[in-house]
Amino acid sequence: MNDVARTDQTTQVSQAGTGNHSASTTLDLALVEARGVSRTFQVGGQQITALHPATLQVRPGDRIALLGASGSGKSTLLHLLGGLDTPSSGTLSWPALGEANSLRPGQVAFVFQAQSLMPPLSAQENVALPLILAGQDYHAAMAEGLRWLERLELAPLAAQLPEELSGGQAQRVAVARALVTRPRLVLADEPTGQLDSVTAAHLLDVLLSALEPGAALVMATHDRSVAARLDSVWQMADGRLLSMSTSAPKGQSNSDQRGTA
Ligand SMILES: Nc1ncnc2c1ncn2[C@@H]1O[C@H](COP(=O)(O)OP(=O)(O)OP(=O)(O)O)[C@@H](O)[C@H]1O
Repeated sequence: MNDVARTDQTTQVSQAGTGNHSASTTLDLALVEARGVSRTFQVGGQQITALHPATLQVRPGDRIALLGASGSGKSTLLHLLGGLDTPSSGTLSWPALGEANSLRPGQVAFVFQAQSLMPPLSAQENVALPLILAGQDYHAAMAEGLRWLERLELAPLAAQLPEELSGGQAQRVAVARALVTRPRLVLADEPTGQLDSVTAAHLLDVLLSALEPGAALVMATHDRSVAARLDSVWQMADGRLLSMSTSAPKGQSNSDQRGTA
């Protein structure tokens, strides 16, 4: 793992990307770029720094694990990268996707830790929902929802309500719902956090195999064995992005450590 030089309060991490993309194509534009981005919260007159200034890029094809203990700032960073929150300082941009306020619905998707499905809706309706909200015809959206459930080996559960699913099944439905719009940036916040190790490994298999090759995944986890399944590991502690390691995409033999301040 490369240590990344730090200047004052600023942690800089440059991610060169691990996907197969040519520097001369628009595919090479970063999906999200953070420059000196920080986040502080005021709690009862006290200022909490959830994220110290960080500089980074996420590129098409990246498979990045944000690895850190509880409270290290992983969720804060994911929310910023997805445009769910605004930084206290620094700038965020989405060069390949458009500006924050015009991100096309469906280009950025989240998978949360647990219990994120809509309770009154069936598994199929939950998966179809992002398409329906984006204005797609109901029947076409439901058909696409069923295709994703089939792809994730969940078709027999299409009519089940979330409360009738196991934790692992519910998380696979959440993955299908995140991927149904074919997002280019998938942000997953401890998606395996409440699953046993076998179910967690299966969920990760499903997520990695269902991602479009050019899509990027940034996944928060406190579990080193989960992080090791991804191509890059960015280590976080106490609100700081400390270091990164990048290897060749899994399944390839070349190893390439990248990291510059
Ligand atoms: N909305 C908020 N208001 C106040 N403090 C917050 C808020 N969100 C996060 N924090 C604080 O910022 C720090 C980082 O929190 P964050 O949730 O990003 O960590 P995390 O690594 O994702 O932790 P976990 O794995 O437990 O979810 C923590 O000290 C947390 O209490």
